[in-house]
Amino acid sequence: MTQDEMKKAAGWAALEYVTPGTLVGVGTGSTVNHFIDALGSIKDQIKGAVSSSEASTARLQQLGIEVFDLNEVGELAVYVDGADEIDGSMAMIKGGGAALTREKIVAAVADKFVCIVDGSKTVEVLGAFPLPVEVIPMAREYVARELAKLGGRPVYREGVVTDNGNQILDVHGLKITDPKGLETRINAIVGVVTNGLFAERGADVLLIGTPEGVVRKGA
Ligand SMILES: O=C(CO)[C@H](O)[C@H](O)COP(=O)(O)O
Repeated sequence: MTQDEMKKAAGWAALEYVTPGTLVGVGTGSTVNHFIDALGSIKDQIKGAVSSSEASTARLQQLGIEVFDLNEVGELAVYVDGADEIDGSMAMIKGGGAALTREKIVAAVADKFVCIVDGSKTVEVLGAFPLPVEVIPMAREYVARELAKLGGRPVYREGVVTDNGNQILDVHGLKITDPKGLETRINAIVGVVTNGLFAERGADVLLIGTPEGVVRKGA
């Protein structure tokens, strides 16, 4: 079974968490693209979606799913998104696709976060995947120096501009023993918009695509 087939299995399994007649929060990435395709198969049964990126919005709209502005809707029952890493406490590193800020916003509004991954994304300790940090462009080098003081090695993701017009630093080599503490600490650096640690608001449900089928954790 290929990695993409495992992503597809997890993406389609997430349909189970979609309640007919509701709005669905939709993340970003190659795993979520499978979920969007699955949503397309039941598009007449849902009200629409709230999207976390221009890329997901375009894919949703291509399939005829209406995309709503988050400011025009109330709470969302469910948010479905992938992750770059997820640990046993359901804390994640996200932002490999540079959509971390909007992802964190839509996730914050949702009652339930359903994380969909292939088996390569589950880890004991977060941090082998470089931690993405979205920064205001004029603050990039200042933020990089502050991140280095925390023990990381920030690398500017050249050529990438986020949907919010900002830049990304990928922080290598961090020892993430306290995900919630580090999430708060990095967010306190002036010029940081968001960092890719989703620990304060982790996942509620984890669907892992494996060669043996989809493994579920949480409820
Ligand atoms: O956080 C993300 C985008 O900002 C993605 O969820 C994460 O990068 C996983 O992507 P993929 O499903 O393509 O492996």
